[in-house]
Amino acid sequence: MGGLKVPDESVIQVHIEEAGYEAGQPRIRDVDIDVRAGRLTGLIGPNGAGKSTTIKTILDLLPHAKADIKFGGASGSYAYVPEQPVYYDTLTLWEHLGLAAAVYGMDEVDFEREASHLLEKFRMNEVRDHLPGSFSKGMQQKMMLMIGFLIRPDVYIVDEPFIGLDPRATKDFLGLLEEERRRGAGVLMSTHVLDTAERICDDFILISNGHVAASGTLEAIREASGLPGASLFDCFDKLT
Ligand SMILES: Nc1ncnc2c1ncn2[C@@H]1O[C@H](COP(=O)(O)OP(=O)(O)OP(=O)(O)O)[C@@H](O)[C@H]1O
Repeated sequence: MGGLKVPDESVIQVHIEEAGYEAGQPRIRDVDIDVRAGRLTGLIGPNGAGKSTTIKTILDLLPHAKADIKFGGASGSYAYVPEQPVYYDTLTLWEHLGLAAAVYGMDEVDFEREASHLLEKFRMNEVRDHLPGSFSKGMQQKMMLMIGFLIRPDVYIVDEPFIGLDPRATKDFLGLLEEERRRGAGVLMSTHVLDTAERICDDFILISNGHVAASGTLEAIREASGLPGASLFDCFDKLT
């Protein structure tokens, strides 16, 4: 946990030939993703394009998938932060963090330090002993993010983090993500929030109708869309 990565090393390599929910009905085809250490790759696409299906395939949750997924990095560890909070009704925020630490075999001293740091960062100290059922949607989402950050994985897979977070929480989250990227962690993030994506992502994968419409840096996306100097939104509009 926490080791530095070699720059430009792949932390996750994905080749999806096809994947879907029922036999013979693939929802995505030919999706290739390569997230490098320290880089943030945005998975972008309209509703129903196949972003969640791609993430589920990476997490090996789909019954019908022909895919090759390789986790790299120092330990091959990853954190998945779902869009919809998932939690235990009877465990407090602090107990959720403790449970995650136990599952990942973190020692007590590291746990106390990291968990306290995260409570501070996300301004959740006051509710550390409260049950998440009493939290707002955004606070529940912060809890999911804290669990992800706690284990300091080689790669983060984050499903639409921006919708439930207020501007301050978004800033806190992006600050932590930046720290993690400097450590060498890679990030795959699905989002609809294109102006933020344009500002923070190094690479983009534009999914439309279950296919990759374009991928690469903003420059590469602009080239693919034939719109030099255009915003991600305009490229997205043209390509999808
Ligand atoms: N559980 C499911 N069973 C069957 N089909 C599904 C299921 N979930 C999604 N699909 C189908 O797969 C396709 C891709 O959906 P997916 O959820 O991956 O899109 P998305 O890009 O994540 O969209 P959104 O931005 O709305 O979350 C859609 O045609 C959708 O109807």
